[in-house]
Amino acid sequence: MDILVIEKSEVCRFILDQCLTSLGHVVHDAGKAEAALPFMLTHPVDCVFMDIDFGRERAVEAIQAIRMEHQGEWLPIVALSSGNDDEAFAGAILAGADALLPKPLSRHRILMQLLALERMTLARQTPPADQDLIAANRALLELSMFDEITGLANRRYFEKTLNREMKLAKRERHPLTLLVCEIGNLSWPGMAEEDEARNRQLTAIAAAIECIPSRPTDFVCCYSADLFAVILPNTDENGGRHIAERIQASVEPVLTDWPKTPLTFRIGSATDNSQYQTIDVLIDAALAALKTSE
Ligand SMILES: Nc1nc2c(ncn2[C@@H]2O[C@H](COP(=O)(O)OP(=O)(O)OP(=O)(O)O)[C@@H](O)[C@H]2O)c(=O)[nH]1
Repeated sequence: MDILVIEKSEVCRFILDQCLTSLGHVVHDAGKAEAALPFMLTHPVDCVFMDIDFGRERAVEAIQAIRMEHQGEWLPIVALSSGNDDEAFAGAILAGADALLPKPLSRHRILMQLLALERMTLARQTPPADQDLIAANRALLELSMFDEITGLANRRYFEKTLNREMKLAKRERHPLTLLVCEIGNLSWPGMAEEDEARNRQLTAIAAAIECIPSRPTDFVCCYSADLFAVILPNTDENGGRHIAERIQASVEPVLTDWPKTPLTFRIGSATDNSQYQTIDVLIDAALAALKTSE
């Protein structure tokens, strides 16, 4: 899809740009809200993401003007706002938006919101016979990026993200911290991979980890069956330790309800101050720290 993004914050624009282009969409930037409609007259787009916090009245006017001009057409508009309560949601929908993405923006939510919009857009455009194929392709794409059990990004998506963040950190001369979190005693011989209790436990631990890092560029993923990884861009060793301690405290209460040997949870950390050349050496350093952690 061709997607128009109107967003003042550079960080939010950067995240949107990454997420949208990673799914093969083309992102356009018209600058200000009032420039959206004139831009769309010369560059037709399939979807609009609009920041409604900055210059709220102008943003609402711009959405209304787009709705007037494209009356009766299918043109999804996603509002972006730091408000995430009922009032903010109602404000966005009444202004003419179809959905609200709260800030700080979560990559996961952006991708999921986009998949939903895309599904609706395709359903309106495509003859039924092709829709099965498209749905199958989308399902494959979702499977290729997210872990089926926890819904977190999977290892493939993690490696791509870490690669990009490491390059960015080197260019910007920022530290980057990687945490690897290991759950011990989660499986035992003969236990089925798809065991329901195990999956519930994993999902609860994933949620307890995910709720801690709160910067929009932080990234939590499922690295393997019993390992999670957390990428913390622009975070030094002390900051990484601070987050690791908070994750440990958040996960501890979730570990208690387990029928066999008590679960353990350990975190290893490595900080790249441009001394690591590839993601593999950084990951190895974090795994080595995990081995020596208590
Ligand atoms: N990547 C990342 N680092 C964090 C986060 N929260 C805290 N930190 C790190 O931990 C350090 C100390 O945390 P705090 O005492 O909570 O400081 P803070 O300045 O309120 O943290 P921020 O608001 O995230 O900058 C910060 O300087 C950061 O390096 C977070 O959500 N993500």
